[in-house]
Amino acid sequence: MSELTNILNELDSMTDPLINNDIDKLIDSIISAKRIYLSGVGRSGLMIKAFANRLMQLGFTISVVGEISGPHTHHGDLIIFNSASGSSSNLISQAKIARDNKVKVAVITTNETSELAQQADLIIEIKAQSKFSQSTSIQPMGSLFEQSTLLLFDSLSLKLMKIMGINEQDMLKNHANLE
Ligand SMILES: O=C([C@H](O)CO)[C@H](O)[C@H](O)COP(=O)(O)O
Repeated sequence: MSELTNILNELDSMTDPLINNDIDKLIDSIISAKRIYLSGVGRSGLMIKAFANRLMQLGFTISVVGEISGPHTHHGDLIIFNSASGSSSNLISQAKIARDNKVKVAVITTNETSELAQQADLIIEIKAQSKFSQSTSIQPMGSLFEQSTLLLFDSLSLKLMKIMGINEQDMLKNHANLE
């Protein structure tokens, strides 16, 4: 079998993260948030940036943490972290600051007991390895987590489209025209 087939088989055998009690809470939190902050570093950060793009096209007010245009957080905001290990130090600091400012904290991670997860109001667990945990995947480090979270974000986007009655044409109107 090819490497791609092996990866697709590995993804196929993943536990569906949408079958998780906190998914409905995450969707409600997204819909009711005044502003949604998205945060992650490295490849995990790239995946959550892809979600930021879709949330913007769905009409939400979003900020990617670290971008120069990012404003101060407020009560009523939501921050979503994407971190396989839950131990990236910048993210832990951001989560503590967010909590102090009464921002709701959502964490997507493989490690529900990590320091980052301990700051969370809601946790979405992805049953995969991080770069620091024992290797259980055919792929290196956090690849399986990163792929799974991109699929999770696209699934959430589909769910939000249905719930909010938004179609692809509506989203296309919000698509960047200065690319
Ligand atoms: O870039 C990464 C690495 O190549 C793992 O596959 C990670 O996404 C980055 O190091 C962030 O780590 P986590 O916060 O544990 O996701």
